[in-house]
Amino acid sequence: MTLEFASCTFGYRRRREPVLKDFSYRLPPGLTVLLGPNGAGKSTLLRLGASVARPRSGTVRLGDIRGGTADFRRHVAWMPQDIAPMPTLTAREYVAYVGWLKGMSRADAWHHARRALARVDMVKKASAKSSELSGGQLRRVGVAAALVHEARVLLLDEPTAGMDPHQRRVFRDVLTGLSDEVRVLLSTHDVQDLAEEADHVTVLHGGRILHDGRTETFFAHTPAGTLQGRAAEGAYTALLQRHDVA
Ligand SMILES: Nc1ncnc2c1ncn2[C@@H]1O[C@H](COP(=O)(O)OP(=O)(O)OP(=O)(O)O)[C@@H](O)[C@H]1O
Repeated sequence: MTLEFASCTFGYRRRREPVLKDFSYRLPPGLTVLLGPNGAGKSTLLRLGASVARPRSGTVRLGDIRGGTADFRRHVAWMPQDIAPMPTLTAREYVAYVGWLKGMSRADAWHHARRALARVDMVKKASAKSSELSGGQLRRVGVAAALVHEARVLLLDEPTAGMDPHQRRVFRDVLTGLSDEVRVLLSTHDVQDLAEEADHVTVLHGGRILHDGRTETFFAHTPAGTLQGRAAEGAYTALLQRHDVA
């Protein structure tokens, strides 16, 4: 059962050119990294995928479950770019609160919150106030909140933005562990950092898919002579240049 967009058209204002036009996409298993220049439509795609925004035409579904329904929202979790702390709540309370909002009982939400924090390696910080966490820790709590209700699909909007290299490393490990159980679609500008960890790479530009395939096929675009450690950036730039974008 996967997240599927079928012929979706979406724009922010009715009379403006749509950001996504007749857009179809199927999220593959594992970790998919979503790349694309500023304004490509990555956040818009994730918002549609999470049913935070609804397409003007076309459908978003998770198997038989229609987008926009409570059932859909229970199974698809989304973490926006600008995750905000809830100052009075601890990390565990924050995660449990989200579980409760998603329809869990208080007892279940509290119990599952601990498990979700363990999955992102944040049990030690469970009692820390969410406003006292670093940006990277807060994002891991955000992922725990996304996982608390046992979602099948996780949509993460630039989760590593602003993280230091150590936090990024920890976060990458968390993600690769998770993607055996849930399908993850993650947008990022950290091409070099994340592409190597991915099972799949999708590149978006102007609301269109420029590349969509397994990570090996993405790396096949790396130009000969690219510096070691720069393969992903090389492949990404080559793809954009081929489509006259770079
Ligand atoms: N709330 C909004 N109202 C009007 N236009 C918007 C809104 N949000 C995004 N857009 C426009 O939609 C297009 C796609 O934006 P989107 O945020 O999806 O791109 P992105 O690929 O996530 O970009 P970035 O990498 O900069 O985050 C852009 O042209 C943007 O200006």
